[in-house]
Amino acid sequence: HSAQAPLPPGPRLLPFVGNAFDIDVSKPWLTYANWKEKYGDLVYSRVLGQHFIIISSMKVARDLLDKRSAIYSNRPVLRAYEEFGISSTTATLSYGDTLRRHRKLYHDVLNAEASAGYHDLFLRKAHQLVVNLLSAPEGVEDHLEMYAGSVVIAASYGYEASSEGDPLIGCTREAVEIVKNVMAPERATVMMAFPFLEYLPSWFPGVTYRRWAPYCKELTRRMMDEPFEIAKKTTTGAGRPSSMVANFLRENGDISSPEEEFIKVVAISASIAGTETVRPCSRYVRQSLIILHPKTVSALHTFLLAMLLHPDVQSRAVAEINTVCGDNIPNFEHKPSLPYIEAICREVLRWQPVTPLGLPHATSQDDVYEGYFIPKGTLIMTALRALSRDERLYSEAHRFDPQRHLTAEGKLNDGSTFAYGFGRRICPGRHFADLSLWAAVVSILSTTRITKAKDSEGMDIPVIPEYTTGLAIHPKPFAYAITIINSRREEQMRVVSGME
Ligand code: HEM
Repeated sequence: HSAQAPLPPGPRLLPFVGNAFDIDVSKPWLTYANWKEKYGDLVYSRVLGQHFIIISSMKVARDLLDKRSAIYSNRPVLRAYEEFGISSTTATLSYGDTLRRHRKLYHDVLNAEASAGYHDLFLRKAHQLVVNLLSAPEGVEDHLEMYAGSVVIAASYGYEASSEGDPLIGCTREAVEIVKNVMAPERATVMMAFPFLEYLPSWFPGVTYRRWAPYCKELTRRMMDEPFEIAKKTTTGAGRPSSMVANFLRENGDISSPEEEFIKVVAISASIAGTETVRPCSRYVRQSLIILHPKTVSALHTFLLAMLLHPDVQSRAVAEINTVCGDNIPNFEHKPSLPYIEAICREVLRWQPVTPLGLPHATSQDDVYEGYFIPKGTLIMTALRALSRDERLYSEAHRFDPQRHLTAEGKLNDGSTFAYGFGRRICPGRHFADLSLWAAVVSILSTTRITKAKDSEGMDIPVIPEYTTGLAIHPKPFAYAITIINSRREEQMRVVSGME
């Protein structure tokens, strides 16, 4: 029957190239927003013979990605994944047994209950984060990355990373020096982040990124082997912490090399998907590894930006914390009594979706939806950015307003989120990410105030939110100031985090 059904509406296709020249390569979500206006919530586009569908509403996303997940859970197979040595990481795997095994391992250490086992770790690292921000505010990205990186490394490998001497950190530091000389990062990011570029001919700007592929492949190898070897040593014996690697080794005993390879890939997938692991790595390696991105880091950076722009939100949050916690440092037992803090976390993820177009899905068979034909092998982009600005879901959607997640009684509403994607590919780190976000947010708010920085004349330096581009985006650096608002808590944090 599919032969009779038309393709979904979309922009006019040129012969051969299709819509290759219609797309704003640096910010494709702007092009897609435009198409949504003209053609609706389900748009068809084509680039060099590859079918694309862009989903721009929660309803269509749920109908297809959730309800028909048996068809919509594949990933595109891109030759760049292979060239860069990342075709077997979780986020790039096709749907099938291997992916299911990966996701099972994630589930064991990152599900809601297991994530709760990291409460102490989250808080300890969050307190370190506060201390670091206060002592070197200009190093904000490093501090956020250290925070997000160390909690994920602990969950995957069971050891605590330190900024000195960690193998992930070491190998990526070294890489930076070489890599930054051979490639233009902006282009490479764009190239790798937006799969449609894959289909463009080699004369198209940006293709130079390929030169760098073999080195990247070698680097991924090292990133897989080195932390694993540490984990193997530190996870034997009694009292070893639960981690993805430890659980796997415990269950499988002496493992053969294919098995070892398997767990290495899963563990590194978590580290690179969950954080940017470490800064140097982030800058350059992530630009070629499509999945390497600072999702938690980006969310926390957006949080700081939102606080700077909304002193009223900060004041209300502090008042809530003081009422519930007195002079104590907030901990997870306080969480149910701090709905406004959680509303802030939700609003951060809604206001500036970390992945404006999610990660691309692909169909594994032909389908028909609302009378439209969706061919097998179609690449599905979910315009999370469009969902975040959808007035049908959020009134005054461009405004940062945590209140929208609360009921009239001040309780959290059951609003669903799109930030973690959909269906069988939904982010397996979402519980873990939510909790790590919460710990950092509550620790920062309870102890410090984020304000605009002053210029030499004592005037506020204005801040206009600006974001990078790519698969996952983050705020461009902005001037800010951070001051202590509760020195009792600040002192306790120094003690607790061992940074006295
Ligand atoms: C604020 C933080 C985070 C955000 C906003 C986020 C968001 C996302 C999104 C949108 C996807 C794509 C889902 C889809 O295809 O429909 C994804 C996939 C993924 N995320 Fe996250 N994530 C975050 C943190 C994490 C963390 C902490 C981890 C690991 C510890 C993680 C591991 C992964 C993995 C492995 C995938 C690929 C799953 C698959 O392809 O089946 N993420 N994430």
